[in-house]
Amino acid sequence: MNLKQQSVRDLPGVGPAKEHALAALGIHSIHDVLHYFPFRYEDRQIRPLVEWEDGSRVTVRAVVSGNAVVRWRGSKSILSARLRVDGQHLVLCTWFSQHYLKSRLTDGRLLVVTGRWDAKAQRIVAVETSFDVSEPRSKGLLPVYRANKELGSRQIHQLIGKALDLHADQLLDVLPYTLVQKYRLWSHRDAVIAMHRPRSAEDLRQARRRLAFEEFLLFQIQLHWFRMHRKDSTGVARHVPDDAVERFASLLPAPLTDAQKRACLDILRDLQGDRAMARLIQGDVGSGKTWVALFACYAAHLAGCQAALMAPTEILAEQHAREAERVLGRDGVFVRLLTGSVGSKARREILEGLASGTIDVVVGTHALLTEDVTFCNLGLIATDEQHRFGVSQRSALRSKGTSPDVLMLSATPIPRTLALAVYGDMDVSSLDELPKGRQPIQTIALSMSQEAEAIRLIRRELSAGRQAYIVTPAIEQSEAADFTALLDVFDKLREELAGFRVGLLHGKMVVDEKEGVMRAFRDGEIDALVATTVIEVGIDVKNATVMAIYNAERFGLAQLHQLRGRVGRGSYKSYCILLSEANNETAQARIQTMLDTQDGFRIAERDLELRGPGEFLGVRQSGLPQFAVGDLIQDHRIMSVARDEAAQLLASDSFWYSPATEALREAVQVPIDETVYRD
Ligand SMILES: Nc1ncnc2c1ncn2[C@@H]1O[C@H](COP(=O)(O)OP(=O)(O)OP(=O)(O)O)[C@@H](O)[C@H]1O
Repeated sequence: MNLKQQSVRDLPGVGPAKEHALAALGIHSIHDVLHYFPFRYEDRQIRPLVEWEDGSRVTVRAVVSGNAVVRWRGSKSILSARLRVDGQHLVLCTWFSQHYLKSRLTDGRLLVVTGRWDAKAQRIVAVETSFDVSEPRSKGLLPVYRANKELGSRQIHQLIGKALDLHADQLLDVLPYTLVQKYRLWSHRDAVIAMHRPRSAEDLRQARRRLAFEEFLLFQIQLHWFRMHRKDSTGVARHVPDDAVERFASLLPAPLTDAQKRACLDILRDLQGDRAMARLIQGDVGSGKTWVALFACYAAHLAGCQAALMAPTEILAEQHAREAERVLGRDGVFVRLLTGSVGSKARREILEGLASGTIDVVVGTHALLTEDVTFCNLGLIATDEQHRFGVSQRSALRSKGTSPDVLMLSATPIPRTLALAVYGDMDVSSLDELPKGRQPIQTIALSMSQEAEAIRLIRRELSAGRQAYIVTPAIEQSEAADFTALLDVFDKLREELAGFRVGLLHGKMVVDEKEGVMRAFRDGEIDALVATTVIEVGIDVKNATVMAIYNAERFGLAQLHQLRGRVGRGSYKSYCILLSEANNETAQARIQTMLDTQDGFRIAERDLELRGPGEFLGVRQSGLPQFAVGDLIQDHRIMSVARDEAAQLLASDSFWYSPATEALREAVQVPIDETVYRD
């Protein structure tokens, strides 16, 4: 049995409860366990104070100086003590909700503390404390995993350790040996082990290089296959009337932007041509990709075909379905929504409608992929946020039609310098223009001491009937302080915004709970939403006019831009408030970029400039399409190489039958069908 078929239950110590908790993280098989990579590493090297960077995580060996003091804020305690570091400097150390440590923090006591260094306050906010003086001087690199309430990062690490001990040798290599040799790559097995148990930064670099290459190669083979499929397949010339764009425009409440018009015309030509369409629409936040996708569905409908629009989450599917009904419904197009929450009776009806052809356009989530969904005449598939769907899922949907045309929507602009490496010569339409009538979002940078000003602005907007998002950094398992920070902000805003409905949203809530809160906000039942970055990419609430971001210095540029794009989506004037202790140059440069421009393409370029190769040990900051290991910006050279190799592989006959590429073919799930392999 291969590792993908082996359930997590086969690991020692995994019962139904753990199985459930793992499933919530998307881990089902032993293969998944082994490939659940840390999202960052903590550098637990003990360094002298002079090397500490403001805002970064440090590990120190120190001696307690004087007595520790506990203060209470409501039910929460704040414990502080002075520590002597490197035998000379005195710094302050704070522990949140750990008052029980007080009795151990006696004068002269030796301890090892890991925490966040605040240079201005000369203070460490402790995350982990150990009184074990035999502690090695260096703990090296500690992997940190995305965790949930039931399963912490450390437990995940232990479980992966067990899986590695028992199963690492079953990890197979999908890369042909020639490539491994040519690029001197590590084996898949060694790379996976090193990701979880890095012995050095160099180990990690090699592991990542290998895994990124593999990932990018699979992605590129799929893209190239996509193109070949389009070139070689007979494709159907659709009879879309020439005035389809005008007819579509007449259904809309506002004129199309020139960029939208161009994209629609590209699609029209693709559909009318006799090759199957494979087009990517990439657009800046709020540039109106949805209407372009709706045009594609409409054009398919005019040509007598059904169309499917697939979104990554239920809320986005609902949002698109509403818009589709509102716009296309005006011309009598019959739209239905199919998600996992649709009841069985309604579901049956929808399945019948799709099979018989009475439903023209279906909008949905993964639920569209299940086997019992069949179409009468599926001619077009549009997928939103392509990277959140696996390759095999996309082909599953494609197989439901005969040579269906395919449109992909990407929510994050790829810098021009990277687009070629990533998408090669795929057909791409870019939406680089915002709809008219939008007021520019006013971006305001404030220091934490000016928080009151931010709250005043939020209150003013809420009083005018608008809504606000308030975002704090994502909670990490080991960062009790982050969770405290989120709750502090929540408590504070509830107090300061008395009379308004303040909601809370974070990644540790279960999916249903999260969607419930998001819906309540969308429907105006919540005025101010305090949240971590789990706010949906793509959510469209026109009434929201304030995006306030706490600790903005801890967010990457692409992420800040995405978050800012959640406001200013209607005609109201909107604000983005960046609250920060901009403590190092890069953080300051990022915030300055946000003040300078609202152009996502420029921001992406700037991101590329600002991010040095050393960034890997920090939090992943890109909002670009995410791969498990590879990073589009940092690893763009690997992507270029992978693109060329993929093209060569697919061009050679032997790819399709050689035993050396069998594992690779299986991994990509490239179906060997005659339409592809003809010449
Ligand atoms: N040409 C237009 N004129 C006026 N409003 C438009 C136009 N095109 C789209 N809109 C509106 O702009 C808002 C944003 O559009 P949409 O949700 O498609 O953005 P998007 O490109 O998907 O951006 P994001 O990735 O940020 O979600 C929607 O409310 C939509 O109705």
